[in-house]
Amino acid sequence: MATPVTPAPTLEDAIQAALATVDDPEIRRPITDLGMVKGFTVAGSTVKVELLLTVAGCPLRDKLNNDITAALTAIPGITGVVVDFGVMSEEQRKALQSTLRGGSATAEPVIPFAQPGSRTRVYAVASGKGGVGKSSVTVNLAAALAQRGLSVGVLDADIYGHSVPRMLGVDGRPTRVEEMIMPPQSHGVKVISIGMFTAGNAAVVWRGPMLHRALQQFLADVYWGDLDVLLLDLPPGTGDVAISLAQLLPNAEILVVTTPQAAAAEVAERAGAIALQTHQRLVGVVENMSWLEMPDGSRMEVFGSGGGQTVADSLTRTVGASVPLLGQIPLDTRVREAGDAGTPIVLADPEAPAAKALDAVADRLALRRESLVGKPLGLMVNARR
Ligand SMILES: Nc1ncnc2c1ncn2[C@@H]1O[C@H](COP(=O)(O)OP(=O)(O)OP(=O)(O)O)[C@@H](O)[C@H]1O
Repeated sequence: MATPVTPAPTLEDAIQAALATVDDPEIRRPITDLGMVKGFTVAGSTVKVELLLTVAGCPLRDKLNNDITAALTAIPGITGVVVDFGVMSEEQRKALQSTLRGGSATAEPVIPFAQPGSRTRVYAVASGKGGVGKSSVTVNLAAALAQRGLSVGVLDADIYGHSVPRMLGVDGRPTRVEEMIMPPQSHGVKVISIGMFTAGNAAVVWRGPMLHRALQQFLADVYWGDLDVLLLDLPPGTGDVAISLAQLLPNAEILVVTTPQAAAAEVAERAGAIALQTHQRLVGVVENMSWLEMPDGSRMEVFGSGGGQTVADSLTRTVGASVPLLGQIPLDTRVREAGDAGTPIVLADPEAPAAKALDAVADRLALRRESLVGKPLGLMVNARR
């Protein structure tokens, strides 16, 4: 029987393979899978690529041009690349949307994290009152988890102060492909904020059913991709948003942020009551602004002490399951400065004690995830030995 001969790869194959290594910067999937490469021609040592952008005036045009040029000039014999940009037709955009939604043209947007078998861990970061550092904790945990190689998204649902984009250095607006919203990304974290869709401070608008609908859209219409972790920055208190989220994402776990102050007990009660009512798990408590380290190394407990532990103990009693104190974050002006500059302290100044404390909380969350999701795999590997 004759042995089948594998034809030698042609230059066209090499070009196709090189184009497949280029990801769309927003969607983060190969341009060849997304129907963006209309075609290419080769003349001598120059390749001309016809590329279809999802929207006209795509801000990432230059990045695509550079990435395509770099990928193609790595092929021996190719020295010149011309990218000819066009724009997808409505039909092509619809086809792309259906590809992103899993291949069904008629698929209605669903919340991927609420589907059975979803591997995304959802943490809703809550606090009883404003200004305790809920957003700062959220962005630092997000950046620290992304740094550990996890795929991370943050949904800023704080209708009163959407500070997450600023703290993560995101200033772009999300682009749309038909009804899908592409989240901007910074420090490896995908970010969507309710503030990206309102002019000025429109907290009043985001109430009741409208808020519920908006959250549903952010969860279903945003192309999050395969996330390992989704962090939600909730508004302070236990209002409409917490209830809505519990309905939309029943598997979300609540992470409580508090300061060491005595009023913390009240926070615990409220968060506990919500968790009981919605049957959501409480993943733990983070105490922020725990102390200020003095030049002589002593600790000044600006807001008192013990609040985090009190909240954790009280929640443990309320829900009848262990709710640990996951960490204590000291007061440090660098936390604020790093947030104001758009690079969370865990990245900007990883050796600072506050950064180390935040990193340790991220480690506990990351480990927890592996221990839950990774276990069956470990058992299989052992069984084979
Ligand atoms: N450990 C810390 N050390 C120093 N400053 C901090 C610390 N944590 C937070 N801050 C600062 O305190 C202020 C309030 O923090 P942040 O915005 O994170 O709180 P929040 O609970 O999300 O508030 P709100 O719910 O009102 O938006 C910010 O200026 C932030 O930079």
